[in-house]
Amino acid sequence: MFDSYPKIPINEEAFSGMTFRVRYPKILTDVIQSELFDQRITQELENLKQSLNTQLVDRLSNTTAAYWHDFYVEYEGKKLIDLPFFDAEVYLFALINSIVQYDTLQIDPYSKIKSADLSQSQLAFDRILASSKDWDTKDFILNNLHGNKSDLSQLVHGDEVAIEVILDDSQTLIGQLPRYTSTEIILDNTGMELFSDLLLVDHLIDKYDHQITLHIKAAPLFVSDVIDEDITKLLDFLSHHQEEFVQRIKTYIKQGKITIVAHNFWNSPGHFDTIPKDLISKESLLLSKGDANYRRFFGDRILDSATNAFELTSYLKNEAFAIRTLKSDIQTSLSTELVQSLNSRNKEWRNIGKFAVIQKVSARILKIPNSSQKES
Ligand SMILES: O=P(O)(O)OC[C@@]1(O)O[C@H](CO)[C@@H](O)[C@@H]1O
Repeated sequence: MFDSYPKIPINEEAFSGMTFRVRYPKILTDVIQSELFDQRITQELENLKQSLNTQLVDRLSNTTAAYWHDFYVEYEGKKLIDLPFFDAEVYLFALINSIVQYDTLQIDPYSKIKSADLSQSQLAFDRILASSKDWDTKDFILNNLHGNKSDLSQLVHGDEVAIEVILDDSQTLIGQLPRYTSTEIILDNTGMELFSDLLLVDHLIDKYDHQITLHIKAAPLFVSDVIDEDITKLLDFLSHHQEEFVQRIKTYIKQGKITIVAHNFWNSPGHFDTIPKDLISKESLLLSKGDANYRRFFGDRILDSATNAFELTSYLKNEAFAIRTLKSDIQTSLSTELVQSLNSRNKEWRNIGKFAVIQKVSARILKIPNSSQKES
């Protein structure tokens, strides 16, 4: 397990420090400029932006008790920036939701940012859907990985970055697909990434007849993480040009071939080791999208990038793969030679969104009763 490693702190000199100094004030400015809220809420957002360095952790009424209990025991009354990085980030987004009264007003503070991004992606959606007619499974997975560049909390837009895959277990993943009847995907961002998820889902149903579960956030998080209304908005947006595809996805949802599950756990500081028991079926292949979900496999700890992921994820019940562009300080299972070479190319390689992995993150393999295949 990862418990013996220290949690990644907010460090002035590191990506975490830059995030609280630069990225979060910018995100708050963007929300304020969206003009979605009345003067009082806008002023509170402005106050938060000015006081990120002194903000204290208070109990918020919109944080689900069960998943936040340990967090408050440890951090209530402390300064936000003295918390471990992941805890501080998730709390900050919960605090923003509390300020904008998300639970009652149901206005996504990032909705305008998301809509603007959607409008810019129309041509790319058309081009990708047209070329996907000739794709095999590997192409769908690679396109899915590319979709993860499009994270609206970053300073640089994904379109401006060419990614390089540094760990590629896609053949293992493809080899396992026929053994399963269901895949569960922990979704990440809306827009281009969600589009790439739906393309992959369509393929998994068409070629492997999988039952699909899509796990999404119950409330806005990390700016562009998928919430329920994003799926409807994307399908509505696509329906003008991509009617056939949209109809197919809607039919799968109606028939229960695709199930969408929004859960408060994903809005909490919980990691995969504390996931609610019945949220993911043990029989499913698990696909985890994106950077923040990757951090959750390893408790967002300080790790040597050559540490074997399997040693840290023995608690997982599922065979799991992460499809992720690197946007924060954590990475596992690389060779020491590769780590050295990446260090010599760019000291910031872990968080610039240029490098990417399709990584098997748990040693488990599906147990098929009465099967002659060897199990681990
Ligand atoms: O999960 P995603 O969308 O790929 O990335 C999430 C992210 O933008 O938000 C976090 C905030 O600092 C970082 O883990 C990462 O950079």
